[in-house]
Amino acid sequence: ENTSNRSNFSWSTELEQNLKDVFQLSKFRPLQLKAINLSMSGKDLFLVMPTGRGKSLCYQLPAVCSEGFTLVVTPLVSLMEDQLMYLKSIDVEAVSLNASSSKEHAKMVLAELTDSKAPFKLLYVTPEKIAKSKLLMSRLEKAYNAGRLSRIAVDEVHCCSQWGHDFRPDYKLLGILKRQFPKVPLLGLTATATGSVLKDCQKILCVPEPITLTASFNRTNLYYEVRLKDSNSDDSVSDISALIKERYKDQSGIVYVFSQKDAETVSADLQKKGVNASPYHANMNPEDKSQVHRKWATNKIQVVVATVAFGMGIDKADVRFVIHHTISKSIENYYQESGRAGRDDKPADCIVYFGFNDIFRISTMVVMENVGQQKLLTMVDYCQNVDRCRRSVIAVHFDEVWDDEGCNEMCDVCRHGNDYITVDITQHAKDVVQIVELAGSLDEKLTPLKVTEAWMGKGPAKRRKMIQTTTLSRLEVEAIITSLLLQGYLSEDFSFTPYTTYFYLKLGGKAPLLKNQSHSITMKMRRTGLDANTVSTTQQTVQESFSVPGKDQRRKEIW
Ligand SMILES: Nc1ncnc2c1ncn2[C@H]1C[C@H](O)[C@@H](COP(=O)(O)OP(=O)(O)OP(=O)(O)O)O1
Ligand SMILES: [Mg+2]
Ligand SMILES: [Zn+2]
Repeated sequence: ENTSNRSNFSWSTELEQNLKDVFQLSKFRPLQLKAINLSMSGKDLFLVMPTGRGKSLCYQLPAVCSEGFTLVVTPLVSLMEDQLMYLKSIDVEAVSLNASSSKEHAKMVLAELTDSKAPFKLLYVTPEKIAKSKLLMSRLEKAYNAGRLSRIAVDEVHCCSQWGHDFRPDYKLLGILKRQFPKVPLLGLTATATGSVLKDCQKILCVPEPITLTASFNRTNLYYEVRLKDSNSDDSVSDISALIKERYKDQSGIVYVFSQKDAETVSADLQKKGVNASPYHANMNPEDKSQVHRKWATNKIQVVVATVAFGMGIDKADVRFVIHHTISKSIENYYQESGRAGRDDKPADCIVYFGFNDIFRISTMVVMENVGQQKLLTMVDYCQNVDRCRRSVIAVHFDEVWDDEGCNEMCDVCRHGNDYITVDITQHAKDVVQIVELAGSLDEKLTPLKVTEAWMGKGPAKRRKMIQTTTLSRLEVEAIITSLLLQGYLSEDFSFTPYTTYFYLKLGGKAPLLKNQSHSITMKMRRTGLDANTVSTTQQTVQESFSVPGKDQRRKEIW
């Protein structure tokens, strides 16, 4: 494996030549040569490389340098079309089979599979073709027996695993490839797979002992920043429009939003403020979608305000900013979405607006997903974090070893140094837990908003007397509640109706520890915009003694 960077293999000269002549690239990017050499020598390989770093070349170039053809499994027809168009432009012959292929086209392609004189080097298929087309499998079998199936590439390989962020059921059936064609090397490619996801993919694909190559996730040209969204007066859209008009004047970018409705409204708001923006979401008709994409790609639209539907296959080199109007549902998603910035290796910004209420909007959305909550909390932790380099949070998430030198002040945490304080929130935690406990004893469930407002002393005087209220600012209150959630003193609770999911806070597994006198909790808070003394000292202590009314009497009235 260590020698796989060599350039004296029997295929090395041809590789070099085709890299320059066919692909018109001057040199390999990190890990490309190694991956290609391993695959050329017949090894099964998982290649984990950040988005936009050039994974496709790792099967396209070997395809051109090998006899027969390479089978490429790709999840989306649009991705397939982009690749076919690109390959056509550099005169590499490729064909495809997907749900929208015509009968004649499919027939022609299937016939060519076993034709030793057929010129194509790559066959692109969607996974359901492998899963459902017996005819395709039997033709592939023939091609295999004739030695024409040179390699199998499974793009976006994380789609195999339910633990990944983009599970697709048809990928589950791809194990058939390695079982039917054991001698053909398989190359799985992904931008975002953790070790456990890859293990799962390995099992599903029936690859006995793949070599895994992981490129660094550190995109050194990207600047990472988190901005707080104030629940009282959310002016994030004004802030975003100011950024776009000043800092990113005439530069291309993406604003990611939570929902289709947000895409429409945020886009309209930006337009009103004079920004050349267009919405993009899954519910638009295909022509409108591709028109927005095209206009943006050719700089006729400056900003696409999009849901995550604007994703795979976006390959614009000069995206200078990716702004998240709402946090992503996991670090993997965030890394992938923000990673569409700066593909040309020039500086670009990745800014996320972090709002308390958004946590719960997303929470209700991911509640049915495997480990959805857990993943969401990793994103919340990324945002709430004030003392660790943002890159290190990402790197740790991808199981990458990290040294802090690698940031070079290209994140807000590193740039602002030690602009945070550590505060003791033990008493705050007790107060919040008491509120949640009290509600529980009354058979009530509290939404995060209710907890916030109760603690801030909004609401009936009756209730205020039963709990310890606070004079902390709303942002501080939200930060503390978030921290209690992250630290496990609070946890999520849901209730379902046929129409909606409701989100509540309940006591977390660690809440009982607060009964222990010596137990203390701290959290780190930004100093900016925050009086260092307020958090640790101001605490309104309610001293009036009051008699607790009978349970039935209290019900409903106080929340
Ligand atoms: N060695 C190279 N030198 C210069 N540019 C390269 C090189 N290899 C690839 N590229 C360019 C081609 C593409 O425009 C761009 C992205 O490549 P691509 O293979 O689509 O990325 P990817 O598959 O890793 O990203 P994604 O995860 O988003 O699919 O990089
Ligand atoms: Mg790709
Ligand atoms: Zn940093």
